[in-house]
Amino acid sequence: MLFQVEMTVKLPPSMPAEQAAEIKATEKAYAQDLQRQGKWRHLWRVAGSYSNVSIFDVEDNAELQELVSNLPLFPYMEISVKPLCRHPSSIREDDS
Ligand SMILES: O=C(O)C[C@H]1C=CC(=O)O1
Repeated sequence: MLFQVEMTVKLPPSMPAEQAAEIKATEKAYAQDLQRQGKWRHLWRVAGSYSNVSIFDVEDNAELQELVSNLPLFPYMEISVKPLCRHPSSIREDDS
Protein backbone atom coordinates (compact mmCIF):
# COMPACT_ATOMS: atom_id res chain seq x y z
CA MET A 1 0.00 0.00 0.00
CA LEU A 2 1.25 3.46 -0.88
CA PHE A 3 0.91 6.46 1.40
CA GLN A 4 1.87 10.08 1.00
CA VAL A 5 3.25 11.29 4.31
CA GLU A 6 4.01 14.93 5.01
CA MET A 7 6.22 15.64 8.02
CA THR A 8 6.93 19.04 9.49
CA VAL A 9 9.70 19.19 12.06
CA LYS A 10 9.21 21.48 15.04
CA LEU A 11 12.13 21.12 17.42
CA PRO A 12 11.74 23.11 20.63
CA PRO A 13 13.97 26.21 20.50
CA SER A 14 15.17 25.26 23.99
CA MET A 15 16.65 21.95 22.79
CA PRO A 16 20.47 22.01 23.05
CA ALA A 17 22.18 22.03 19.62
CA GLU A 18 24.11 18.83 20.41
CA GLN A 19 20.93 16.94 21.27
CA ALA A 20 19.23 18.19 18.09
CA ALA A 21 22.23 17.14 15.99
CA GLU A 22 22.21 13.66 17.57
CA ILE A 23 18.48 13.14 16.92
CA LYS A 24 18.86 14.33 13.31
CA ALA A 25 21.80 11.94 12.72
CA THR A 26 19.81 9.00 14.16
CA GLU A 27 16.81 10.02 12.06
CA LYS A 28 18.96 10.15 8.91
CA ALA A 29 20.32 6.63 9.48
CA TYR A 30 16.79 5.27 10.15
CA ALA A 31 15.36 7.03 7.07
CA GLN A 32 18.17 5.78 4.83
CA ASP A 33 17.75 2.21 6.10
CA LEU A 34 14.01 2.30 5.26
CA GLN A 35 14.84 3.72 1.82
CA ARG A 36 17.29 0.85 1.20
CA GLN A 37 14.54 -1.61 2.21
CA GLY A 38 12.21 0.01 -0.36
CA LYS A 39 9.69 0.99 2.31
CA TRP A 40 10.43 4.75 2.11
CA ARG A 41 10.15 5.17 -1.67
CA HIS A 42 10.51 8.94 -2.02
CA LEU A 43 11.80 11.65 0.28
CA TRP A 44 11.52 15.23 -0.88
CA ARG A 45 12.17 18.49 0.93
CA VAL A 46 9.35 21.02 0.64
CA ALA A 47 11.33 24.04 -0.56
CA GLY A 48 11.59 26.86 1.92
CA SER A 49 10.48 24.80 4.92
CA TYR A 50 11.58 22.18 7.43
CA SER A 51 9.03 19.76 5.95
CA ASN A 52 9.23 16.76 3.70
CA VAL A 53 6.82 14.94 1.43
CA SER A 54 7.44 11.23 1.37
CA ILE A 55 5.98 8.15 -0.26
CA PHE A 56 5.91 4.97 1.83
CA ASP A 57 5.29 1.50 0.40
CA VAL A 58 4.14 -0.72 3.26
CA GLU A 59 1.96 -3.76 3.89
CA ASP A 60 -0.83 -1.97 5.72
CA ASN A 61 -1.81 0.91 8.01
CA ALA A 62 -0.29 -0.87 11.00
CA GLU A 63 3.15 -1.08 9.37
CA LEU A 64 3.02 2.59 8.41
CA GLN A 65 2.12 3.46 12.00
CA GLU A 66 5.01 1.36 13.31
CA LEU A 67 7.60 2.87 10.95
CA VAL A 68 6.49 6.46 11.41
CA SER A 69 6.07 6.28 15.17
CA ASN A 70 9.61 4.91 15.48
CA LEU A 71 11.12 7.93 13.74
CA PRO A 72 13.52 9.56 16.21
CA LEU A 73 11.99 12.94 15.32
CA PHE A 74 8.42 11.62 15.75
CA PRO A 75 7.84 13.48 19.06
CA TYR A 76 8.83 16.71 17.31
CA MET A 77 6.88 16.42 14.05
CA GLU A 78 3.43 17.21 12.78
CA ILE A 79 2.50 14.41 10.39
CA SER A 80 -0.29 14.02 7.87
CA VAL A 81 -1.00 10.83 5.93
CA LYS A 82 -2.89 10.31 2.69
CA PRO A 83 -3.58 6.84 1.25
CA LEU A 84 -2.83 6.55 -2.47
CA CYS A 85 -4.11 4.35 -5.25
CA ARG A 86 -3.48 4.17 -8.98
CA HIS A 87 -4.85 6.97 -11.11
CA PRO A 88 -6.89 5.60 -14.03
CA SER A 89 -5.06 7.94 -16.44
CA SER A 90 -1.58 6.96 -15.28
CA ILE A 91 0.57 5.54 -18.10
CA ARG A 92 2.93 3.75 -15.70
CA GLU A 93 2.76 -0.03 -15.89
CA ASP A 94 3.53 -0.42 -12.20
CA ASP A 95 3.17 1.73 -9.13
CA SER A 96 6.76 3.06 -9.14
O1 LIG B 1 14.42 16.38 7.61
C1 LIG B 1 13.24 15.98 7.65
O2 LIG B 1 12.42 16.26 6.78
C2 LIG B 1 12.79 15.09 8.78
C3 LIG B 1 13.28 13.70 8.68
C4 LIG B 1 12.94 12.90 7.50
C5 LIG B 1 14.03 12.25 7.08
C6 LIG B 1 15.11 12.69 7.83
O3 LIG B 1 16.29 12.33 7.74
O4 LIG B 1 14.70 13.63 8.71
